[in-house]
Amino acid sequence: MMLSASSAPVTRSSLEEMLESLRQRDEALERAKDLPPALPARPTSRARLPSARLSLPTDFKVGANGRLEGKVESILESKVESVVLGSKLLVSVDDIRVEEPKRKELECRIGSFGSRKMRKVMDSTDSNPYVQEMNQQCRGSPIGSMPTINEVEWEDSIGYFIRKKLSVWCQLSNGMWASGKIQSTSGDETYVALANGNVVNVPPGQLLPANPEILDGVDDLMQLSYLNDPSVLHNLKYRFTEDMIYSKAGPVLIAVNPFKDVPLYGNNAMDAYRQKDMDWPHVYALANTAYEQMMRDGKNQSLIISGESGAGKTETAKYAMKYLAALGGGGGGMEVEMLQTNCLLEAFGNAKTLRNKNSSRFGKLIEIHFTSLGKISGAKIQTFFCEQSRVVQVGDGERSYHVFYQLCSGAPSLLKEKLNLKAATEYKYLNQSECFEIDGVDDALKFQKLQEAFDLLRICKEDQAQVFQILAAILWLGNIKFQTIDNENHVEVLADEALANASKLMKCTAQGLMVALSTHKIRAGSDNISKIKTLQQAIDARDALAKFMYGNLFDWLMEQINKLLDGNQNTWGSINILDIYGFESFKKNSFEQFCINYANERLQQHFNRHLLKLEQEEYEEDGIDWTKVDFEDNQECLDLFEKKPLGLLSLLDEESNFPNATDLTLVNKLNKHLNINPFFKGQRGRAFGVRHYAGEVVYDTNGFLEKNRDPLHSDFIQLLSSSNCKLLQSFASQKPDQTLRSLKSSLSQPGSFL
Ligand SMILES: Nc1ncnc2c1ncn2[C@@H]1O[C@H](COP(=O)(O)OP(=O)(O)OP(=O)(O)O)[C@@H](O)[C@H]1O
Repeated sequence: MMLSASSAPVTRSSLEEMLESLRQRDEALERAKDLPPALPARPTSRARLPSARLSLPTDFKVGANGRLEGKVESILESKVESVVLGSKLLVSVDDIRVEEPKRKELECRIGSFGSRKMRKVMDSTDSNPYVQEMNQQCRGSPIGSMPTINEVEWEDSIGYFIRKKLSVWCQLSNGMWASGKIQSTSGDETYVALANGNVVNVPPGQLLPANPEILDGVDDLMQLSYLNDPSVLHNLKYRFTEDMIYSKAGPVLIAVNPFKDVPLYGNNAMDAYRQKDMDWPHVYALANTAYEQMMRDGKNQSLIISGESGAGKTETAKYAMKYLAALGGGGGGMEVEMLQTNCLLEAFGNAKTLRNKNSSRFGKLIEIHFTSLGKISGAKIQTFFCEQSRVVQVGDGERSYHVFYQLCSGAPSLLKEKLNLKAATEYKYLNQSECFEIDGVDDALKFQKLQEAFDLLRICKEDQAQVFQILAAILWLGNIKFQTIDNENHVEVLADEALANASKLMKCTAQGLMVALSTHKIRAGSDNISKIKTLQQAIDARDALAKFMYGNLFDWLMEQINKLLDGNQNTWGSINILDIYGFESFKKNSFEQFCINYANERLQQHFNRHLLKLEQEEYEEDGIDWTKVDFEDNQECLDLFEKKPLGLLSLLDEESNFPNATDLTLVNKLNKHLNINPFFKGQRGRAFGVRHYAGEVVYDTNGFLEKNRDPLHSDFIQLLSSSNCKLLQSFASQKPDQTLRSLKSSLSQPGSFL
């Protein structure tokens, strides 16, 4: 968080630079063609044939029952970068087992059919290499006689499906999709026989073509003839039930979170992908392609991982890192240190939320550097705003950052004594949610691992001691109480154990801390006048100090890690992995969601423009005929955020500069200037809505101005400067740049992102 209302100088990250170069490329293309990019239809040439199927890993067999909620995550890999999108999927898992005949059947099915487009340009099976090859592949297949391409009639319109009584998807009154067969029609009525035997009357507008069964389980969604929502979800579910959690959608990799161990990882699988014995969709395959392209073309690569909270982004990023560490290992042991950073990052940056017991509360970009021989020469980790509000406020059923609980339960008695440490239940910042433990997680053991990681990352004992002191100081700060001294709610600090311990651990005087917490100085002409705070002001100030200390501690740790991983300057190329928070929409959405969703809106635009253009280029290169389909551009929504002077960000900044402005005056201003914008939706009270690409989100402006200004009074800066703790002193002398505000300003700088 920033210290003052003025903009911090924003250093351009490599992510920004990378995305800017993409943007420039996109713009150049746009200028040249001035045409909207088109979604390609299914390919018509052999050039797009799926590669030959290879066998599954020998250890591939799983069995499970039950019903669970899975998450879908997708990764786009391209020459220069990759994108991941996410969505949620309800899947029910019945019998999951991959048997030999089934496997063969799947192998034959994959790639066996092209598209309706294909049918239009092909008259004879004999002259079609695609079909010839598939027929050859499927000869002797256990599924028996598969229809050939000219036995299957393809047609776009649902009318045709109704006439021919084909299989369809129908949307039921509860919104769910069910598959069935057209049974009969009468006037506008269409009767569909569902798989469960029921017959339902569905209006034609709620029917969509279903793919032939033969396409069930294709590993690339682009091989489906009909790419509608239920068909895509059905295919993902079909694969998921076989424990094939990865699928492709052209150059995008989709991962469905299995929420259990699946035998898809480990050294055998790594070797198989490395030696090209396997080409089933997998994050290893994606990482392998990135590595090979970097080595072959000398171009830096990026994997952009995205998905909603709990989708499996961080796990996916870790698998990609592990694979790359295995490929580029042996260059001096840097890969071991790189992997160890995860332990530290998770302790300080992850927390239990209602959706994920190990949720990353920050975004990160990991750059892995390689020598010209393909060995890892170093790495760099950039983090994007750590959710500091969690340090002082935790929702029901959630926890603060793991490290606090690890320290409280795992610190050896000598350290506990030194820090006057009590159990987690004794600290207000931790006990407000009454959630202290996570099933299956041993915090004390994690503390030992944390200490080992500190040692391995060569953070000296003296620095480690300061880190633990600051953590304990934050906990004690939260226990500081105030008592009112007049009927205007003015306060003084209660001189109790909490004040004594906090000041001792912060290495400043108790008196100094008391004064900084209960008073603030105002400039009146050339004089400074000291004013006593009200209860709310004092609580806000105490919490701001705790957040500031934690935010700076997190940034300092990143600095130490980066110093260590810097390695030598012998970097030839790099692979970047972006693990960024996904689109968020809760019951109550605040400034944090506003920034996160804005970042995702930006990523979505990049995805739309870059991916579709890239595919189009590839089709052009292959000489493939395709049908142009307009895609939904989210530029207008981005304009709502970015337009100057009347966009959401400009108006927010303008209002933040008025000392008497309130969240209500902010929302009035937004309503006044943006009400006619179709992407803005005025709401009652202090809320406003935005029509994002992923849906409408209503934001509560409560706290918007305060968070956007993010002030830390000069009294605290003085207090920290006077501290005998070197780390705290250093925090006072620098402004953090990993803040919401810096994220916001870096995204909104012209050309700085995408
Ligand atoms: N490939 C996988 N295999 C097995 N379990 C997985 C896999 N991916 C994710 N999970 C499970 O799902 C949980 C959540 O995954 P993860 O923390 O990666 O989600 P995320 O998308 O990064 O969430 P957040 O945005 O909240 O940080 C993991 O703790 C793990 O239990």
